[in-house]
Amino acid sequence: MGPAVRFALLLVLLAAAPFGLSAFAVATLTLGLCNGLFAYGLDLSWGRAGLLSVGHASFFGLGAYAVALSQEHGWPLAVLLAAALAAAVGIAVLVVRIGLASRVPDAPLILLTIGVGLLLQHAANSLTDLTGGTNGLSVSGRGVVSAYYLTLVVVAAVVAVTSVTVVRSRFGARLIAASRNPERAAQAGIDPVRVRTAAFAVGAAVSAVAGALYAPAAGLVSPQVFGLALSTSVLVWLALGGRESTVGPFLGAILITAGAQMLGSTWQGWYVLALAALFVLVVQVAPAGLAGLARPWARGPAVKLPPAAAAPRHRADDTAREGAALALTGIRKSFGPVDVLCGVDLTVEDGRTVCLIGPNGAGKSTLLAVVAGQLAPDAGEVRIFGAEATALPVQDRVRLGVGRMFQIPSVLTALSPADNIRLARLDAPRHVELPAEYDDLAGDETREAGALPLADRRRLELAMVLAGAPRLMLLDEPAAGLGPDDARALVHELKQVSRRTGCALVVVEHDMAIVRELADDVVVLHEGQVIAHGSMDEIAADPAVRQAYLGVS
Ligand SMILES: Nc1ncnc2c1ncn2[C@@H]1O[C@H](COP(=O)(O)OP(=O)(O)OP(=O)(O)O)[C@@H](O)[C@H]1O
Repeated sequence: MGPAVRFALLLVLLAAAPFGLSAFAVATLTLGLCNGLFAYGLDLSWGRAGLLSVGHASFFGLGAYAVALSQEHGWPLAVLLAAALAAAVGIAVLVVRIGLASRVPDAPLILLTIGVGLLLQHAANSLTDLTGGTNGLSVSGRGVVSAYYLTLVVVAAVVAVTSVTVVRSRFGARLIAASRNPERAAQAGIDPVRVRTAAFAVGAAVSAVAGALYAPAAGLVSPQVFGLALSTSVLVWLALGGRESTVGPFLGAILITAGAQMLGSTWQGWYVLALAALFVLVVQVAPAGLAGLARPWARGPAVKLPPAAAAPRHRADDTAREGAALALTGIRKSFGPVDVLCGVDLTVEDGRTVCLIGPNGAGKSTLLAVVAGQLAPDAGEVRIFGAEATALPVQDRVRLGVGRMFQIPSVLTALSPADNIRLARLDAPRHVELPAEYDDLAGDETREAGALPLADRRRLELAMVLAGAPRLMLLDEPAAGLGPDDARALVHELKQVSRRTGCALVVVEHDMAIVRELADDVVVLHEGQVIAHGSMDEIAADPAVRQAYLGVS
């Protein structure tokens, strides 16, 4: 059963509920739906954008208080709702931007989201004249129980269908890449921070809408709506129902809300205990939640790109520039007191293959990261095909024609090789037909790329870079970890790439046989400076190189 059919079935069941259920059961379902929408908002943030929020009740509470304040003070509901949505989106953008500025965003995100919730709860507690303090504000006016319930079903369906449409678009494909491998996403020309921030912000807005719908259903809005207890509850609902699913968040929230309403008063503390045990069980036995239980029988990888990814809309080609493929002037980079790059000047002409060699710790990988945009230099200038690129982010350099292979192949491990290649084409300047030797990967829809042997993952990464139509490729020890046959095949393919595409290559390499085979020019880096630049024979005869690199004079 496809997700659309499952969702439609659930909708029909929900819409039919008032005809067969008691008023109490319908009221319970109403609360369950509000909670489901709340969990759906969290899913956009945690599930889809991969950004854990432990304070999502902040957004829910903003929506709930908008309705409560409007009723209490007679202020226009539309204005308060718009303000609540704007606040939710503003806070979400701020929190994610700060979180994603860190190399490991989880801890800052957890702390920030908790902090915002506590702050809002404190405000709701203290601004007594406005909010009624700890007692909160009562909310009335939901009218006939079943009519309000049906309104909720319609709102939940509209929100879910809209989000599903977005998730199944090219944006959805970019989001899958940005949340699973931001590094490779950027290399495919995607701005991972922007894409993830957008999804998180929409998730916050959906949660605020859920809060606004909850207020009349609950009849009371107190500072607890901002609380940590609610923020952790919604995590449990979502984990139980299943992330990255349309039905999962609603399923988890409705089941637990109904359970709490029906069993909570008789089981009391035992209900919470049973819930905790169920949560542990689900995490252990079915980490993809109830909705994920159906997935093991589905063919192929659990994560698939939406069909829209098969029809890329090619961006304007920014790569037709003048000048050398790469021109570095006076590049300096220090890590604390350690000067790693001490004024590197280097020019790579279009179509040339330059091998960057040097002893361990010479700064080769750091230089490559500075060229790719992963590290900002402390001083100096980076020009790519004549364009000033020193301050450009990774994805903008990709748009100038840069393609990057990493020391450990960076692919989207949860996706099939075919989807990996589709993703690489999504924001490419034009369609690049890959040579026939990549047909096995381009047609492989069944395996996960993470299960491929190293040599195939390396080939897949190369295929992805080539699909992006690069004009300057950066490779960090491309043969590392490969056996002699695979290494030979890779070197052969790189020479073909250079000949076929006219692409310039900058290759960091330790293996001198490979350097001799590949390089038009060799550049020797030592203690953060270029000490020699020439053909392999010139370099081998250079006394400074022999002294610095080989330790002989
Ligand atoms: N993020 C970082 N923080 C602190 N020091 C770093 C960082 N990255 C690199 N370094 C240091 O910078 C120096 C140069 O490292 P880099 O990886 O660029 O050298 P390399 O020439 O590529 O070496 P290798 O051939 O061993 O890979 C090393 O001393 C390394 O420890």
